[in-house]
Parts: sequence; structure tokens; C-alpha cells
Amino acid sequence: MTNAELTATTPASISTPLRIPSPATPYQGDIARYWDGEARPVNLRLGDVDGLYHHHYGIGEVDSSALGDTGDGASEKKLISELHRLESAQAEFLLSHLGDIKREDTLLDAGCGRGGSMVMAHQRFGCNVEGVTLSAKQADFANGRARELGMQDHVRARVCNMLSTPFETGSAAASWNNESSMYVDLHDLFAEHSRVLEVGGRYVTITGCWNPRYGQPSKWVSQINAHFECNIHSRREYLRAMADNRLVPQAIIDLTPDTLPYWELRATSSLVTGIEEAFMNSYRDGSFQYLLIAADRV
Ligand SMILES: C[S@@+](CC[C@H](N)C(=O)[O-])C[C@H]1O[C@@H](n2cnc3c(N)ncnc32)[C@H](O)[C@@H]1O
Ligand SMILES: CC(C)=CCC/C(C)=C/COP(=O)(O)OP(=O)(O)O
Ligand SMILES: [Mg+2]
Repeated sequence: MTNAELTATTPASISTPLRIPSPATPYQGDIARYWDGEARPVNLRLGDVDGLYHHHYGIGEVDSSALGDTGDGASEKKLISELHRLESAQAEFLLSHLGDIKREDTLLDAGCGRGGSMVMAHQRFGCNVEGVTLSAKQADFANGRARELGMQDHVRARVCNMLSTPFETGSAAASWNNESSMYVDLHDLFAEHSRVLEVGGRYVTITGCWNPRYGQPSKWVSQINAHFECNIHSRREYLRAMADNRLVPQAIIDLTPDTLPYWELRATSSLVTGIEEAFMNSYRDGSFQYLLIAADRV
């Protein structure tokens, strides 16, 4: 039985696949293990603020009036809420580029993590949202949250490779990758989005990519790759792979200046993970960019 058959036969009411499909490659097995074992306070404590659990970064100005004085427990709590607000603002920004989504539409979240963006998409559009992740722990978590929110008939995560999904050709009105495209070959990824999207459908990604104007990936970019076991692509690769797969960019937005305040604030918190300097240095030296690309499936 293929991965697709395994997951496609899972009834909507059952959150965990009957049998977890084997990873397509040893690398995917590594990534599944990585996310199964992930429990960083910087993600769980931010998610606990309002029950939206994200594995992406934030954008927008820091509201210094919301932070209070530094140094005590109350201030730390405010700082965590502020970081979380910026991460949710990032997801809202992505969703605002999906176009005119109807209640009856289906969206695909490729690399859905713990499902924060899926919940937000359903709340915003009232539509169905299908998510895929390599991690059974993440899929269980996302489905558990959907159940707690009474959204289980509309929001569902599966353990599935985003390069080979069980979704029908042309079945999705829109699809996205929120900081999940650096784990896959972009030609394979965009071929699958292009297949699943209806003609006229919208694809959106928010991603970190290395800047061809810098020359090659900087040492900071290499450090980020090693930290997350990912493989950051260049901006040029994104545009080339989209062009090769009938995805025509409508908006390319450089979010680098908008994400720096998030990193500067995060670097002052007790929840630092050690990767903050690499992000700030690479954004500042121009070797790395935080981009949104919205493209139409033609
Ligand atoms: C950094 S997290 C982003 C999670 C989510 N998009 C968010 O914004 O919170 C990366 C996600 O990509 C998923 N991923 C990586 N490679 C994948 C693949 N080949 N198929 C499905 N999911 C994959 C991981 O399992 C993880 O959930
Ligand atoms: C922009 C780039 C290059 C992203 C790489 C993918 C990634 C690991 C995103 C954040 O996940 P997370 O929220 O689990 O990370 P952290 O624990 O650092 O908050
Ligand atoms: Mg995080």
C-alpha cells in the first residue's frame, strides 16, 4: 500500500492514521524524528498564550507599551505574549494573500506543524483545511486542538509527505508552505502544489532564503541549516521552480525588515535557543531574506 492509500483511507473522525506511513527517504525519517521530539519552551509557552501553536517566526513592530518593565515574572509573561502576537501576525499576513476563499473551499497546509495556521485559516474563512506533516506527534497535537475547538470536521492533519499527497488533482482553492519548504526539493514541491491546486488557485509561501546577490550561502545560513537539519534554498531557486510548475508570482514581499524586531525582542527573552544571532546577523549582512511569495496556478 502506498503512503497516499494509507492516509486517504483514514476516516475524518479518526485523528491518527491507522498505520504511520514509512518515510520516503532516510532524510525524511530524520525530520520526522526531529519534530516528534521537539518541545522547545519558545514554542510551547508561546502557544499556551491562546492555544495557537506555531513553528514559524514573527513580523511587525514590537508594541513596547505592552511589555512593561523588564526583570520580573510578569514582564517575561508579557514578552512571551508579544512574541506570540508577532508570530500570529505572520500567519495572518500569509492568510491574507490566499485570495477570496469560500466556506466550501479546501485549503492545503504543506508542513502544518502543530496546526496553528490551520486553525486560523478555518476561523478566518470557515473552510476546510487539510494539513500534512512528517511528524505523528505534530499531527496528533493538531488534531487534538481541532477537536478541542470543535473544528474536527473541517481541520485535519495527516502524517504524509508533502511531495506526494493523497489529495485529488485540482481539489484545493489555495495552498501554502509556512517555513516548511526548506526541507524539500522545490521542483518536486511545486509540481505537487501545481497538481493539487485548481487552475486559478493561489499558492503562498513565507520562507527564509539565501540571497543570490550575496554569492553563496553565508556561514550564518549554514548555521541555521545545521541547527534545524534543513536546506535553505536561494531566492532564485524559488522563482525558477515556480516558473517551471505553472506558478506565476503575483507578489514578492521582502519581510526582512519586518521580522528583525521579532528577533531583537526574542534575543532578550529567557526562551532563547541559541539561533537568534545567526538570524539577526544574516538578515543584517544581506545574505538571508525573509520572503513572502504569492503565486497563481495558471
Ligand atoms: C518549521 S515547521 C513549520 C510548521 C508550520 N508550517 C507552522 O508555520 O507552524 C516545518 C514543518 O514541515 C514539516 N515537513 C518537513 N518536510 C516535510 C515533508 N516532506 N512532508 C510533510 N511535512 C514536512 C515538518 O514535519 C514540520 O511540521
Ligand atoms: C526561516 C527558516 C530558515 C526556518 C526554518 C524552519 C523552522 C525550523 C522554523 C521555525 O520552527 P520553530 O518555531 O520550531 O523554531 P524555534 O524553536 O527556533 O522557534
Ligand atoms: Mg518557534
